[in-house]
Amino acid sequence: MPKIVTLPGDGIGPEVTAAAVEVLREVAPDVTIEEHAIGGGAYEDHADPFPQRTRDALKDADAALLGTVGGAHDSAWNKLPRHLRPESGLLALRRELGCYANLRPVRVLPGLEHLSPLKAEIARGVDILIVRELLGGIYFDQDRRIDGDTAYNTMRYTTPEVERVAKVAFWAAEQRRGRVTSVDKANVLEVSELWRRDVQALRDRDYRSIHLNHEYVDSVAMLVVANPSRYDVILTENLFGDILSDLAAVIPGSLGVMPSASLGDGAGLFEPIHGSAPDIAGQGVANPAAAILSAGMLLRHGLKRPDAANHVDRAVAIALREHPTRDLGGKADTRTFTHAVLEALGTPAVG
Ligand SMILES: NC(=O)c1ccc[n+]([C@@H]2O[C@H](COP(=O)([O-])OP(=O)(O)OC[C@H]3O[C@@H](n4cnc5c(N)ncnc54)[C@H](O)[C@@H]3O)[C@@H](O)[C@H]2O)c1
Ligand SMILES: CC(C)[C@H](C(=O)O)[C@@H](O)C(=O)O
Ligand SMILES: [Mg+2]
Repeated sequence: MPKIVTLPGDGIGPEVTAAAVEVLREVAPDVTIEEHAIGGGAYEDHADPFPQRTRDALKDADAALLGTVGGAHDSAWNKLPRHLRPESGLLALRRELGCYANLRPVRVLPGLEHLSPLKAEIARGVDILIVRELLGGIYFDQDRRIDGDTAYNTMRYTTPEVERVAKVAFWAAEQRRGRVTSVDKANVLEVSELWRRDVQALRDRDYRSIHLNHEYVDSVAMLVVANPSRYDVILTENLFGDILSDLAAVIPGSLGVMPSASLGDGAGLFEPIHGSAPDIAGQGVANPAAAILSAGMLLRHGLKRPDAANHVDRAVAIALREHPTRDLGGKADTRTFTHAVLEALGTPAVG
C-alpha cells in the first residue's frame, strides 16, 4: 500500500492540505496517509522546523504533500537564527528528499480565461511548464554571512547540477511541444554563462529533436505576461524560477491555482507554490485548488496513476468554472470549493 506523508505546516497550509487530503481519500482510498509537522508550528512544538520524527516518517514514504510554511512579516519566527526559521525547514526537506527539479505548470484551462486579469486573447490556451532548479544556486551555498554592515550570498552552480535539471526539462519537452527556453542572466553573471553553455551542450549531444533557445530573465519577466503563448518549457535556476513562477501566476489569475511537483533522487514532494497567506489564514477562504492540483501531480508523478490525476484535474476545472474562490473574483470559500471538486469527481467524464 503506498504511503503518503502530509505536512500541513503554517497559515493556510492546514486549510488547503485538508482539502487535498479529502480529494486523495476519494480517488486513492488504498493509500495510507500520515500527517507530520514542519515549519513554524514544528519549531513551537519540537524546537525544530524539520523535526527528526518527520524525517523518519519520510524514509519509507512514496511521496510527500506539503501545505505551506512561514509567518507574517512581523512574526517572531523571522527573528530566530536562520536555521530555526520555518522556511529553513522547507529547504531542509527539499534537500533531504533530493528534489532538484521543481515542475511548476502554468495553465489556463479551456473556458477559464475570464479568471485572468490579462486580456482573454492573451490568456487563452496558455500551457507553460516552468522547470526550476531547486537545490542549488544562491539559496543553498554555504558561503553566506552578515559581517557588520556587509552581507554575502553566493550563487554557484556546477555542470552536474545544471545537467540533471536540464535533462528533466528536455524530457518534459519531449512529452509536450518540444521547445525549451533556458532563462539566465548570461550578459552579466558567470554562473549564467556556465548554465547556458552546459544546457546548450546537453541539447546538442542528447536532445537534438528539442528546439532550445536562451533568453534573459529580465526580458522573460515582461514577455511571460505580455505574450505567454510563446513559451512551452521554461528552464531556469532556483531564484529566477521562484520569482518568475509567482509572476506567471497572474496568467491563470491567482497563486491559489498554481501547483508544483519536486522530483529527484527519491520520493517526490508536492506543494502549492503559494505561501502561508497570513492575511487570510484562519478565515476559511483560501483557494485550495493549488493544493488539490498538487495532489493530482502526486498521483501522476509520485504514484504513477495518470487516470486518477486526470480525474482530479478535470474536477478542479469544473469547480473553478462553477464556484470560483475570492482570489479569482468569485464568492466560494474553501469548503464550498472543495465540495464542488468532490461532487465533480462523482460525475462521469463526458467525451
Ligand atoms: N512553499 C511555501 O511554504 C511558501 C511559499 C511562499 C511563501 N512562503 C511563506 O509564506 C509567508 C507569506 O508570504 P507572502 O505573503 O509573501 O506570500 P503568499 O503566497 O503567502 O501570499 C501572497 C498573496 O497571495 C494570496 N494567496 C496566496 N495563496 C492563496 C490561496 N491559496 N488562496 C487565496 N489567496 C492566496 C495571499 O492572501 C496574499 O495576498 C512568508 O512567511 C513566506 O516565507 C512559504
Ligand atoms: C518559502 C520559500 C523558501 C520558497 C522558495 O523560495 O523556494 C517559496 O517561495 C516557494 O516558492 O516555494
Ligand atoms: Mg516562491
